[in-house]
Parts: sequence; C-alpha cells; structure tokens
Amino acid sequence: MFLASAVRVLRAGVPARLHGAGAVHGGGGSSAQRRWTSSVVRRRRRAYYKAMADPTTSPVKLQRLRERAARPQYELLRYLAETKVARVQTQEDRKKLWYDLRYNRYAPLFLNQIKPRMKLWAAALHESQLPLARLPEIAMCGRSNSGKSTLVNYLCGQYCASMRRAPGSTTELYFWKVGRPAQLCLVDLPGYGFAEAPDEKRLQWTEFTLWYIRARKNLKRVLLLIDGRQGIKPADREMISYLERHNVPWQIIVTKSDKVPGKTLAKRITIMKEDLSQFRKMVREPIPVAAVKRRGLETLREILTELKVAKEVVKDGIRTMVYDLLEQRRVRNRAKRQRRKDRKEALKAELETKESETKESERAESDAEATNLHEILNSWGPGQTPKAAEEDSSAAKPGEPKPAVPMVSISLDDRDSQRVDGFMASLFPDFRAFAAATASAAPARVAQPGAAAVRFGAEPDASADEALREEPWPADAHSDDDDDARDDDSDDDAADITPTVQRFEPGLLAAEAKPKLQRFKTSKPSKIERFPSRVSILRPEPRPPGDIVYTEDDVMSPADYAAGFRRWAPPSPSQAGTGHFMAQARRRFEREWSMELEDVGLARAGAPDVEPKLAPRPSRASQSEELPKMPFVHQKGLRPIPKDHRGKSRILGRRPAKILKTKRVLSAVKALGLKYRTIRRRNLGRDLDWDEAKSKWMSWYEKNKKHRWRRIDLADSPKKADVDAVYEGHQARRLQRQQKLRARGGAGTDGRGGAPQLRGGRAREAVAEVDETRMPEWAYREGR
Ligand SMILES: Nc1nc2c(ncn2[C@@H]2O[C@H](COP(=O)(O)OP(=O)(O)OP(=O)(O)O)[C@@H](O)[C@H]2O)c(=O)[nH]1
Ligand SMILES: [Mg+2]
Repeated sequence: MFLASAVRVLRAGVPARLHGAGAVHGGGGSSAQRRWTSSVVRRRRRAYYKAMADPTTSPVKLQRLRERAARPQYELLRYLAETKVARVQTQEDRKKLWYDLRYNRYAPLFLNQIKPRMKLWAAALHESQLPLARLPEIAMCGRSNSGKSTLVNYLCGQYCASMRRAPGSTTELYFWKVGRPAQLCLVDLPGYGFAEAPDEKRLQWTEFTLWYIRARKNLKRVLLLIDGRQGIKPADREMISYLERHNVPWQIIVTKSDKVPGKTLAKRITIMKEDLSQFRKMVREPIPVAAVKRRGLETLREILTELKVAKEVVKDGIRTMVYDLLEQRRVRNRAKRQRRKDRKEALKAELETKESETKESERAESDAEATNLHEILNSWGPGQTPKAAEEDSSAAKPGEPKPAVPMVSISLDDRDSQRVDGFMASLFPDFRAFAAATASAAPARVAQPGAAAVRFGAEPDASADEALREEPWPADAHSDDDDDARDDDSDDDAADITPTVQRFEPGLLAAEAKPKLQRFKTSKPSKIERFPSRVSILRPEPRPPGDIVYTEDDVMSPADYAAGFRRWAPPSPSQAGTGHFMAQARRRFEREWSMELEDVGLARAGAPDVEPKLAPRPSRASQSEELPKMPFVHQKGLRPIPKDHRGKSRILGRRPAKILKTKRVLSAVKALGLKYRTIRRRNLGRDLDWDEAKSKWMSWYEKNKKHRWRRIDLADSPKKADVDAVYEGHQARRLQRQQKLRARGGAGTDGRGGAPQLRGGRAREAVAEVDETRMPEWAYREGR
C-alpha cells in the first residue's frame, strides 16, 4: 500500500510533494519514505560509480546507469508539471488532453498572427535552387524521424509539410514562409542517420544540408531536434561539433516528450544540460515539446518570434515596417550613403568658404597694387626686382630717370581686363596689332584664375615664346611652395631681357574660373559590388568535393584521446595507415549515423549498411513458386530486367513499395466502413446518436473552416459535460468488453494476463467487437 503510494508520487512528478515536502530533500512525509527513497538513490549512484571505474562497461550501459542515478532539476520538474508536456499519468489529465485534441480549435498565435500562413517557398537540393536571402531562417535539424516536419506544422497550426512514420520522408530542404506578410522562414531539413532512401541520395542530401548550414548567411538559428526517448546519439554529437566549428547558433528541442514519463524526461534533460554547458554557441537550454499533443510549443514560439524580421523605419514622419532582410540592408546602406554624402558636402562647403576668403584677401591686395600701378611703373627701373626697386626707390634721388620694368605679376580678375587693355594701349601704340598676332599664333594659352601675368618688352621673341609655352603658368603664384622656384626662374628670364607682351584673355579666364576641387575626387572601384541576385553566401567557399566527409577537425588526435575528448570521432591518420583513413572514416560515418529505429526493425534488417540480424521469414508465396528478385512491371507482366538487356526493356511501373509493417485491422466495423459510411443524411441532429452528431458537426466544421470562419465562430461547439459523459461511456464499455473477453477466453489466454487466442467463429466475433484503436500493443506485433 505504502509502496504503491510512493510510486505514484514519483510517477506523477509533482514537485510540491517530491521536493517541497520531498522524498529527496527530507522534511515532511514519513521518515520511512525518506529513508527508502534515499537508499534507492544511493544504491543507484553506487552502481553508476562502480560501472564508471570498470573500463569494460559499454557506453550505453553507463549512460543508462547515469540516468538512473541522476537527480532531476527542480525547475524542470515544475515546468513539466505545469505545461504537462511529459507523458500523461493521471486519468484527469488524459481526459483533458483527449478533450483538447478533439474539440478545441487549434489556432495558435505565432509571430503575432493567428494561425499564420505557411507557404512553400522552395524545395532545394542544389545551390541554384535556394531562395533569395530575404527572411531570417530557422532550420530544423536532427536525425530522421525525430519530428522535424511535425514541429514545423504544429508551430503554425497548419498541416502543410508531409510527415510520415517511416524515416526519410523529407528528402529535400523545404523552405516554408511563415506569416502574411512573411516574417520568418522555417527550413525543414532532411534528417541524417538511417533513412529509407538509396545511399547515394542520402549522402547527397546530407552533404548539401551540411553545406547549407555552414554557408547560409541569413540562417539565424538551428533547432537541433532530439527524440526524447533516445536522447543524444553520436550522430547528434557530430552535428553539434559541426555547428560549433562553423559558429552557427543552435539550441536543442526535445521532441516526442509525450512518450516519456516526466521524471525520466527531467533526468534526461538535466544530464543533457550538464553535458552541453561547455558549448559556446548553444543559445538556450533544451526545451521539451510534444508537438502532436500541442504541448510546450508556446515557449518555442516566443523564442522564434524574437527572430522575426520587422524593422521600423521612420522617414519624414512616416513609419514603415520593413519585412525583408534585403530591403532592410538596402535601407541601411542608403542611410549610410546619405550620411557619407552629407559629410562630403560639409567638407566641400568648408573648403569653399576658406578659398573664397583667401581670394578676397588676394583681391584686396591686388586692388591696392592696381591703384598704385602708375606710381610703381614710374618708380621701377630695368633689371630690378620689385623688392630691389622698392629698396632703391627709397634711396633714389629725385629727378633721376626711373628704370623700365621687365616683368610684373599682378593678380587681376576679368573686370580689370578692359582697364588694363586701355592702359597698355596708351603705353604702347602698336599693342593691339601685336596682341592679335600673338593670339592667332598661340591661341590656347592657359590663363589662371585670379592671376594674370603681363610681360613688357620691346620686341616679341619667338624663342622666348617657346620657352614660355614649355613652362606652364604657375598654378597659384601666391600659395604653393614649389612655385617659388618658378618665380625665381622668371626672374632669371628677366635678367637677360627678352621682354614680350602676353595678352590678357578674359574669355579663357572666365572659362577656367570654376574652382577645381580635385581633392574630392574619390577613386571609384572598377567593379561595383552588388548583391548576388539569387544566393547569398557568407564566404565564397567552394563546395567540398563529393567524397570528403571528414576534415582534420573531425578526427580524434592522440592528445584528444588522452584527454578523453571526442571519443566518437574517428582516430586521426597515422603514418602507417594513411591510405586506409578515408575508407575507415567512411565506414565509421555510415555506422554511427545509422540510428536505432523505434519500430521498423524489419527495414533496418534489410538496409544495406547493417548486417541483417534476422533472416526474413519465407512467405508462402515464395515457397510455392520462385518470384523474380527485382520485379518490375513489364509489358509482358512482372519480370526482372536482365542485365545485358538494360535499356531495351520498357519499364511500365515502379517497384512495389517496401512494406515496413503490417497492421491487422481487427475491427470489422472499420474494415467494412460501416461506421463512417458516406450515405448523406439530411437530418440535422434528430435521430442521430451522439457519435453521429459529433462526426457530422466535425465534417461541417472541416467544410466551412476555410471560407466561412464566421459561421463557425457563431456556431456552438459541443459541451464539455456531454463530451465527458461520452468519454465515460467509452471507458465503461471498454472495461465491460475486456471483462467479457477475459471471461470468454478462459483457457485460451496466453498466460500473460488476458490476451486471448481465439480461433474460428469466436475469433471473428471478437474481431468484430474490439475497437482497433484501443487494442493493446501485442495485437500489432509481427506474427500474431
Ligand atoms: N507522439 C509524438 N509523435 C511525434 C511527435 N513529433 C513527431 N511525431 C511522430 O514522428 C513521426 C515522424 O515525424 P516526421 O515529422 O515525419 O519526422 P521527420 O524528422 O520530419 O523525419 P524525416 O523527414 O524523415 O527526417 C510521425 O509519425 C509523427 O507523428 C511528438 O511530439 N509526439
Ligand atoms: Mg520530415
């Protein structure tokens, strides 16, 4: 009695009783209970430590012992008890679940949308088939049959991705856009490990999946799905180390939690946490979910909602939401470009103001000079620099003849040109004719803005003109250092008096008057980098050649071995065994990535990479006549294709599907379709029993849910109290039936508690009565 109650407490996994008044921590409960529990735990721990010390213990056994001895985290137990993710334990919970699944509408809130749309965007098995990197992507990754497609479906409350009991249902990368507007992309990856597919295909998708995970830039997170019943397997560890190596953020989702008792699940997750705490790219702790029971998905939805794309851009007082990564990037780049442009313009404006200031000051100086031009010309003598002339003029005696000026450089602007022209003409009568001749001889003489040089002299000299042409006019006679040298040169010219007159040309000056802002010219890149039109890849890394599955990071070095790390990886190649390395790695890869299947042992036995353990039982047909080994439907019937005739025979159909499991339909009612007959009834409820009315309601719901949601909203759903009554009725009838069977079976039971072995007419009777969905497990097993 006491033992039973203690077991019930443990099974229920109720934290209040277990820990608050707990069996483990003490306090509350009877002392006997406390002693009993702790001694069990102590015994288990002792067994675990002993097994650890023993080097011959297999890792599987060690793991099992560790799980038994582990103490589950209190928070986890609490979470499981609150969310009811784990296997149901009480009748009340079972009832509630049954009701929820049957009658509660499933319209989850995900990405702040009710039952968001789920649209297939692309199915890819090659780089060129990948969709544009427009949305943040979340990849579902895990071994085959771990429930990836199911999770994608149930997260959105839709049933778009195909799910199957057999592993290998997903053979391509499926990109599902979620939401309207789409805000997230869920990627359903094919599973690794054993799958019902040819080896070549399997390796192809594994390789492409690995490449995708490594190279996709907008992959925000990888959800690594672990089957709650099996825990982390070597293949999962390999995947984790792969993700760590390539810096991909990941987190673990423990699926099919509804199949594991709460306490076992809590222990398993506690151990998982302990083992995985060292990995730096694990973004969150493992989350248990039971997708088909719709439990524990809310937590995951919240986490994924954080990763959705929805950026707010406010411009000119208008708020816009951007639901696209590329658009986001474009907006960001545009803003960046605008900032750069603004900065450039500010700099330009600053420089212009500086330049105009200098120009102003120069003009002020030149104006001052121009007013004194007559005085200067009168005061300067030949062969003198203006400076010397100034010095001389101070010492010159009044009345003495002043020397002529060989050359003067004066800053002028085009308004002064007329004045200068007239002035020169007054000085030299033949100035105009000479200037016209010079202009026609050398028309393109470059004049500099803000500065004009005037040379005075008796005769125009061709050689001097040549010299002038060679020597460009100073760029800026007043500011640049290197132009001082040129000034000196012109002084030398002045010394061997070759005076010549150069006409000041206002037109040229005006054309060149625009300041050239050379320093703002940025060198443009020869090739403008654009977004790639289809794929975006983090690095332009080449795909690995088809055959290489392992790199040196994948192997276990002797140092690793000594430290006890990465025991699951193949050993690194040695001097002696280099040639065999790849073959060995491949073999190991194949072995480790094959998974333990839940209930398809038959398929496993036939799989090419595993030695068949059991010979398949010869069927009656094969005993009587020899069937061809590879039957193809041929023109002339079922026959194998002869090797040498390949290509000549016409294949009309595919090989028949491989049967993984045969399930006997024991319910005659169901087999004959009596209950679910399709005869149409006009009756809207009268004369129908509850089951019929309910199925009618459900079919009406199915028919209307797509386009007439409002009608459904307005209609009432079945009342819980009625449903409860029906459920109770079910249970009672079932019990009755079982008792009847037991009583009738009597001697016919197989000694295992009431599984009857009936023959002939009685068996048929029983078959007609027993509901198939409620049959115990033994009824499905092979050979019964
Ligand atoms: N009880 C239970 N069954 C589940 C759960 N999730 C998935 N399953 C079942 O597991 C089986 C496999 O599911 P899938 O979603 O096809 O698995 P998968 O990982 O996509 O498999 P592959 O595409 O072959 O890699 C289906 O029969 C599902 O009903 C769960 O949370 N609870
Ligand atoms: Mg799938």
